[in-house]
Amino acid sequence: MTARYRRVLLKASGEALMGDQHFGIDVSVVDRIAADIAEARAMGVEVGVVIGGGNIFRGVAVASKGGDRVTGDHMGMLATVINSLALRTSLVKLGVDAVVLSAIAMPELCESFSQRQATAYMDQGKVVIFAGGTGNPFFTTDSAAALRAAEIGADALFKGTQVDGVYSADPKKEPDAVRFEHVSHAEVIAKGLAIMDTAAIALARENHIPIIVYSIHERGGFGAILRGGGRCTVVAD
Ligand SMILES: Nc1ncnc2c1ncn2[C@@H]1O[C@H](COP(=O)(O)OP(=O)(O)OP(=O)(O)O)[C@@H](O)[C@H]1O
Ligand SMILES: O=c1ccn([C@@H]2O[C@H](COP(=O)(O)O)[C@@H](O)[C@H]2O)c(=O)[nH]1
Repeated sequence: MTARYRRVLLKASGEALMGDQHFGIDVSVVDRIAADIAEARAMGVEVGVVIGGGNIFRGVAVASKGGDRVTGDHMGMLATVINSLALRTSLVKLGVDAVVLSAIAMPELCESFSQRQATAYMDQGKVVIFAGGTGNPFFTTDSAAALRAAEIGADALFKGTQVDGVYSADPKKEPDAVRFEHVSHAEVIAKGLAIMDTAAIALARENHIPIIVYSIHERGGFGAILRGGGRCTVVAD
């Protein structure tokens, strides 16, 4: 079956990697996300991945306790490298060719990011995992995902998160919030729908990249959407 998209960027929730724990990585969750990516590869879809770091560290947590924000953000970016290495391990276990490219040079652990190398690897069918966020403090992995999606010429940015779409308000706080099937980038920004940070939405909008928000907890959810079904919200103008 032909997939709806040829090349996609998946932003996978860092927090989701905790599973039922309060911190860190549940390998069974990483294995399941890897299986979903393997399914997409089997369909012929080229996949780039950005993983968050919220299961380990966020810079804002340091700043809220009076600590140094920039150092906190450096720690958060390192957390995304840890998660990226875990995902690569799970993909390789499944026989999927995968490589980690980091925005922060750490040659003993993985290759450094360059747009040219990333697109070359994707053309070869490798899953490219973009670690280290944008490499800059005061950003998030959502912004990194929108940036990498633009750089690799992705047809869509998938946000695999804790909820199954964009709602009229945070569904974890407002049980009566209504889910959208479709909403424009402009509406998400104008209504302050906090599914992603504004910088990420704006970057995707400028580059005409649709954002597909779905639950990363739904086994096979990624593949179902790629086949044209599934449960999600499409953010597109
Ligand atoms: N209007 C909204 N519609 C849907 N979710 C919303 C909305 N407003 C806030 N949220 C919340 O945003 C969360 C997603 O935020 P966030 O990107 O920080 O988490 P994540 O995907 O787990 O990423 P990470 O852990 O990698 O930072 C959802 O779990 C949801 O509770
Ligand atoms: O470009 C970036 C990306 C991330 N950070 C820091 O990492 C953590 C974890 O990322 P999440 O998107 O929150 O999962 C983030 O809170 C920042 O502290 C960054 O500085 N720059």
